[in-house]
Amino acid sequence: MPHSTPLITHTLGFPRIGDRRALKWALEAYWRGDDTADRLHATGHAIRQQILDDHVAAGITRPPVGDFSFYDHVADTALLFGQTPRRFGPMANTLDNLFALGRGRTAKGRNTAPLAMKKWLNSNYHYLVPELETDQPIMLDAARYLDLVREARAASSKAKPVLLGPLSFLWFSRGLDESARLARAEALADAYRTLLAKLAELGVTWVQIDEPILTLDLPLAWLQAFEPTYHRLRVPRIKLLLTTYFGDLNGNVALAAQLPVDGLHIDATATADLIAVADRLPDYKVLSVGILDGRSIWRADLAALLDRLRPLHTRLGDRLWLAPSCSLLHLPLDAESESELPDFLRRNLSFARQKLQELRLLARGLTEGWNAIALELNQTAAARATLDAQPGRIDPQLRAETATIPQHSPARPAPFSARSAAQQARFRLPLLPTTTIGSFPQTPEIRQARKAFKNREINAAEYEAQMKSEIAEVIRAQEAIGLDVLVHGEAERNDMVEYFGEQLDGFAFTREGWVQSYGSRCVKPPIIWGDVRRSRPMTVDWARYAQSLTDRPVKGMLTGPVTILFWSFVRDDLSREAVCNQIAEALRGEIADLAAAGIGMIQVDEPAFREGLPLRRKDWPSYLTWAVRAFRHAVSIAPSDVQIHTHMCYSEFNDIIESIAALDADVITIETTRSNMQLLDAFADFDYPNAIGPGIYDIHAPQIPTEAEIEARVRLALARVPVERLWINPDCGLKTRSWAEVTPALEAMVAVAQRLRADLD
Ligand SMILES: Nc1nc2c(c(=O)[nH]1)N[C@@H](CNc1ccc(C(=O)N[C@@H](CCC(=O)N[C@@H](CCC(=O)N[C@@H](CCC(=O)O)C(=O)O)C(=O)O)C(=O)O)cc1)CN2
Ligand code: MET
Ligand SMILES: [Zn+2]
Repeated sequence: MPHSTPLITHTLGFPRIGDRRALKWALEAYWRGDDTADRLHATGHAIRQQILDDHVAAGITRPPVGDFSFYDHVADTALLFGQTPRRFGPMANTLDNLFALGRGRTAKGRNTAPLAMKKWLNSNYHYLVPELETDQPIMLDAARYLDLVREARAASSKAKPVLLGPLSFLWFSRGLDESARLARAEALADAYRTLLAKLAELGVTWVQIDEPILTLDLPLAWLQAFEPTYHRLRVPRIKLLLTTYFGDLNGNVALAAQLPVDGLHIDATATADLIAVADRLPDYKVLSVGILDGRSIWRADLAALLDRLRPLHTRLGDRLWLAPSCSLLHLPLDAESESELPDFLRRNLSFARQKLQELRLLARGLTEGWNAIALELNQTAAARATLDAQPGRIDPQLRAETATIPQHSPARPAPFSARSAAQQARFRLPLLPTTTIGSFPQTPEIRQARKAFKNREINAAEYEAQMKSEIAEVIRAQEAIGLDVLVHGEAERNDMVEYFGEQLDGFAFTREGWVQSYGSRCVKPPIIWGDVRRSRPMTVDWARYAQSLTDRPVKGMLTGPVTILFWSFVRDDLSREAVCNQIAEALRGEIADLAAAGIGMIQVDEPAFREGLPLRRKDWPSYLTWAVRAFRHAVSIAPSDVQIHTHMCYSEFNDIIESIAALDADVITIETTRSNMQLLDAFADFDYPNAIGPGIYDIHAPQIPTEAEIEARVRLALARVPVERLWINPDCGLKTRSWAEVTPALEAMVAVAQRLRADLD
């Protein structure tokens, strides 16, 4: 018999950029000085109020509070506990200091290096990496956090504070080595306890504490730290819900189940046997089951999920809570905004707001029985059937063509040494060739033109003419700066992934499907719903045009198969490997066309290669095998005298250097500045065989690098890479910068290269 008490539903976190990216516009206006702090606060308040309203309207029991941030919640946590590096000066927990950490200013407004950005586990969200220092007292500075909690609970007394857990915070920090970070757990836990006591004073009962590291392969010492750390967090009247996500607990189930907390949240999308977890859980604890995939844009198969939940509900009764698997931060806000999408797609989408509805339906289905939600179950099934029947969903010919990819080991026509000789004969590059990563500033004029084109205020010919004049300007500027290998600047691209999606069959685009990437920056991942096919060349005309303007080589610029895959929302009825192979096949055709058009250098960007790496080591070999194969499938069509470049950023290479080498790109450019070139050690220690362009200045900060800084970094690189295989370039593309920053920075870079070249001759 169905139980009659309503089940508790909640979310771990919610998108915070607001409808139509309200937060982005407010932040950027504030940073420019066009708006006051009061206006920014008003925008933040309105967004948070809307989040609460959405939860309440959907009947979600416990909305989250404290997951909101004006920039990044990890940096907020660092400020909350006074864990900021000394170079910023003494930093109270204020909004301006949060921005200072992200944007590289001291508390007094001088320039300094910002905190590094890193991918949050295997997502495309970048957090600011806290930097810990020795002898740094932990100082709780909780006013800003408590204000949020007060505000939320005034509107909804069930609002549940969210905190990043102390051990995950320490794990994701840097500055101190692993054991020194762990040594801080005790003191940090004491500060958390003080904070929890303050929450208790506000009448809070349940607090969500995120420890996603429990889904990783953790060193034993860290696992052993959980029990004592969580003992220190016990506070009268406060109940802790410990959350884990982005994977299953695996060997850590027993540990997590026995911790001195009051509830455990698990990622049901990654956990095969939910009952086994329930079996381990003491009787007094709540099990929050992350049943909806918090990173999927697809409507769930509610009937199947109910089947999974029913035995758990029988076992646990109202100790069962329902939630999405993870914070909904990684999803766009509202599928209802997408009125321009075809019906067969729109009806199958579930963004953050729709997830709330689905959650509520599941809770009702469990407590009131199948019939109570029969209508919605039938609608879901019918919508899915329409999608599955859609022409383009399955292209039998393409399936046949790509089916054999896994059986091949594609390789370039000759080994690196022979290719390198053929390429040097063709291009005659100097020592330490200089280049950039692809994009030049996406100026307001470029974006306005694209907007006008999309809104049909200008026609295709006008748009194309304007983009061509941008390209001509970028070529001229690079020649004036004296770069050796040029790029066309990517003016015509809204985004390096969305742009390719727009050219390929099987993709669809949202109008407002924005997801926060870092700070005020957002991405709009395209949707892969059908088989991916290239029906016409995508970049050849632009590349040919750019090359026609100069005698220096201009790199053709493509986004690689792995990155297009991971930065899109992918269909859920086909393996990622199979989708990746389809994209690789499309890119292979494009590379053949570019080579035939006389483009001598082609860069295939794979910044998401590392991000795609599974969280658990046991899953690495399979991923690396198909990811490397897909890249090689795409590029192996290039003749020996076509130089293949690739580019990666936000990546640690130590663990995967063999696979990076297996990509066999002629040149790889990587982001290295924020690690002070330490990322290069992986390449040096491995004797990486091909050419490398370590980034010698950080493009994410507005500061212009000096020649001395650049030279120091090049010298660090020269100590690690043989000079004949070393390139000189920035860390990443320049699209977020202004020309006033880019020109002097590149001039300094070229000056250093020329001086060192003269020294070496
Ligand atoms: N998909 C993806 N993931 C990635 C990266 C990436 O480049 N792409 N890079 C790393 C993260 N870095 C990033 C760097 C920059 C931006 C970025 O600049 N995003 C832009 C949006 C880019 C875009 O899609 N632009 C469109 C739409 C621009 C727009 O907002 N138009 C306005 C009008 C123009 C304006 O006023 O700016 C409007 O529609 O109202 C275009 O150029 O056409 C932003 O947040 O502002 C995002 C991520 C890792 N992950
Ligand atoms: C996030 S990697 C960016 C690579 C791209 N070619 C650019 O320069 O913008
Ligand atoms: Zn990059």
